[in-house]
Amino acid sequence: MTSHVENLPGVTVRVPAKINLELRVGPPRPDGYHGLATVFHAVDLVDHVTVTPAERWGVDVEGTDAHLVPEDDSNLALAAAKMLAGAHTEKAFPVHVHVCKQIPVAGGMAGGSADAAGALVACDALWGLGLGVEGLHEYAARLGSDVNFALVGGTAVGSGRGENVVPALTAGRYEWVVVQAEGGLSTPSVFREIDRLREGREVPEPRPAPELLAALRQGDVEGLAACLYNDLEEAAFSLRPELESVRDAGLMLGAVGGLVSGSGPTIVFLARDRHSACDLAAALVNSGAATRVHTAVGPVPGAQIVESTPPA
Ligand SMILES: C[C@](O)(CO)[C@H](O)COP(=O)(O)OP(=O)(O)OC[C@H]1O[C@@H](n2ccc(N)nc2=O)[C@H](O)[C@@H]1O
Ligand SMILES: Nc1ncnc2c1ncn2[C@@H]1O[C@H](COP(=O)(O)OP(=O)(O)OP(=O)(O)O)[C@@H](O)[C@H]1O
Repeated sequence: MTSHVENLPGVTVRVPAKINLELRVGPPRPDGYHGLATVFHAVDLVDHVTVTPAERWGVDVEGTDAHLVPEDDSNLALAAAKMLAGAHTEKAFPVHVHVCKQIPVAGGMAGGSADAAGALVACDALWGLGLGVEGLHEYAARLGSDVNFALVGGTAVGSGRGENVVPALTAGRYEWVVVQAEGGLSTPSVFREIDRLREGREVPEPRPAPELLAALRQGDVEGLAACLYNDLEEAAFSLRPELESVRDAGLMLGAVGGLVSGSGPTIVFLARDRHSACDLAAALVNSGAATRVHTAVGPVPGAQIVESTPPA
């Protein structure tokens, strides 16, 4: 490495988890994916991704469930950095990627996708590529179906296999309680299970419900609660039957709405306000229905640079 590069400061990006407020899944496509109509919503459960100039490519992960995340080329943050470098060989140089994880791993909250988006934004800045979010979308789509949304954040309508995202107008902030399950669920296995459960059923092309977007525009918590919907919930409950009683417990304990997040097994509850969210989180733990519980607020922005780390 040249001394010029060695002296560059590292770049840290904060990137949020997502909830699918609505997730409608179409029939399987010839490419193995499913067409989706979804409303993504970014919440303030976040990972931090730092990229630093290095002699060799590498990645390490810290956080509660760090041991569940690979520290090799299969790490989505490192894969994202290498993909971007491959397309910009004249400016890119090796980096070490450090991921500080708060987002549940394999929880249906797009943690790996968030880290990939974080690495794209951080490397774009470190290497001076000047691509910005618009220029990074093509790389995001190649990395995974949820990566594009992690770049934009907020609340957005997703289509295609999830990679086409259009921001949605919303009013107000929404208070969530996030219940983390023990162990994860693999996203492909949940899609396979929904196909199995639907055998013999007519599956329409997915379309978003206008009522949900209207509730978001009006800041109508109860209206939003009534529209929360996830086609993959049935599959997640089929693979992990104990999840249904967690969802039912939260609704009994005062949540205005609740559903499985994406492919699960995380369950999210919508609360009336901040106080109700804290009360619900405590009640879920006290009742024994849940052990790992977070409160979260949305919408929040997508991947954002938060600091430049001076070289050691
Ligand atoms: C469940 C969601 O989180 C909802 O936002 C996403 O659809 C999943 O997004 P993701 O984890 O980024 O998924 P990808 O890495 O793109 O795909 C993993 C696997 O999930 C299945 N998959 C994913 C997205 C999609 N629209 N249809 C699918 O069938 C495919 O088997 C695919 O091979
Ligand atoms: N940076 C990363 N963070 C988390 N998991 C990663 C990462 N890189 C690779 N993985 C692998 O990806 C798998 C899925 O992890 P992830 O946390 O993204 O799941 P998820 O939240 O269910 O994804 P989605 O909601 O997008 O379907 C993990 O089991 C892990 O082995």
